[in-house]
Amino acid sequence: MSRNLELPLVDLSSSDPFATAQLIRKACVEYGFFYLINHGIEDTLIWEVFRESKKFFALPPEEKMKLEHNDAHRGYTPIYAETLDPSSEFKGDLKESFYIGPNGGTSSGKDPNQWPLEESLPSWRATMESYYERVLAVGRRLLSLIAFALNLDDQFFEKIGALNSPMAFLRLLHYPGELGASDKGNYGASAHSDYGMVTLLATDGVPGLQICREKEKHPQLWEDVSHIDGALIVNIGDMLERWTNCIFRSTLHRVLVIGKERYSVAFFLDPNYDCVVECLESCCSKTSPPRFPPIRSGDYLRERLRVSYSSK
Ligand SMILES: O=C(O)CCC(=O)C(=O)O
Ligand SMILES: [Fe+2]
Repeated sequence: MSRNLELPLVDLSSSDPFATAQLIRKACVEYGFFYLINHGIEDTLIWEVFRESKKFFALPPEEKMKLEHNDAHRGYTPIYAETLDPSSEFKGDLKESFYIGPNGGTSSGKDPNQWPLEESLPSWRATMESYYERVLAVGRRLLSLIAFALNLDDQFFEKIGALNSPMAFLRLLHYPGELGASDKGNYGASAHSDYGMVTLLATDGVPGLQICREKEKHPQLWEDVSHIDGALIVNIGDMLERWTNCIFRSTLHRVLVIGKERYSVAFFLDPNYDCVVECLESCCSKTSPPRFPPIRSGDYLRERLRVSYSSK
C-alpha cells in the first residue's frame, strides 16, 4: 500500500531563525524528512553533478571496477554489492554507486578518494569537489538550526567536535530501468534508515523514493516522496535519533525500481569519528530515560557499514 505525501518545506534563506527552527522541529518529530529550499546551491552546479555522474555510470563495467570501493569506503560499488535491509531475500540491492569522502584525515596524509582518469572525464573531480564543499556548508548551517530546534546553543554540534573533520560522504547513485526476471520484486535500495546525523539528497525527478513513518505497524504504509525542482530532500539519521532519544525520527525509506532509470546524489553528514553520541539532557527525564548507551560515532558507522556490505 502506498500514497503520496506532502512533506514540510524548510526555507534556508528565511530571516526568521526561530520560526525556521520550529518548523524543522515539527518536521523532524512528525516525519524525519523535509524539503530544503533556497539552500543557495545553484541549479547549474546540481545539474552538472548529475551530468558527470551519468558519464561515470555509463563507462564500461571493467573501467568502473578499476575504482572499486576501497577500505576507506571510497569508490565504486556495483549492483548487488550492498543490502540495506538485512532481511531482504535478494542477493543485494539493484543500485550502483560511487562514494567520495573527505580529502585527507589519514595518517599518511594522502587523499583516500578514488577518481576517474582525467583523460576520460576531465571536469569530473572538480565538479564533485565543488558540490561536496557547497553541500557540506549547507549541512553545517542546517545543523545549527537543528541544534536551535532542540533548544541548544546553535553552535552545539561545532562545540562538541562533531563537525570537526566530519565523516561526510557524497554518494552518487544510479538505479536501473528494466529488471531481469530474477530481480522481480527487488528494490533499488531496500528499506533502511540512514546511519548518521542528516542526509541531503538531490533527485532527478524520476519517482521511486518512499518512506514508512511507522515501521512497527503492519501492513506497513509506504508514502511516495516526490521531487521538487531545486529542493534538497533532507532526512534525519540514526545517530541524531540516538542523540534525541527518538524525539527526532530516523525514518525508514526505500527506492523502488519503476521501469525508468533513476539517478540521485546523497550527502551523508556524519559526526567526527571520535565524537561520542549520547542522549541529550533535554531529551531524557526520569520517566523517559535514555534508550541507547553512548557510542563512538566511528565505531557505530563501521558496524552499520559492515552489516550492509557483508555479502550473503
Ligand atoms: O536515491 C534515493 O533517493 C535515496 C538513497 C538512499 O536512501 C541512500 O543512499 O541512503
Ligand atoms: Fe537512505
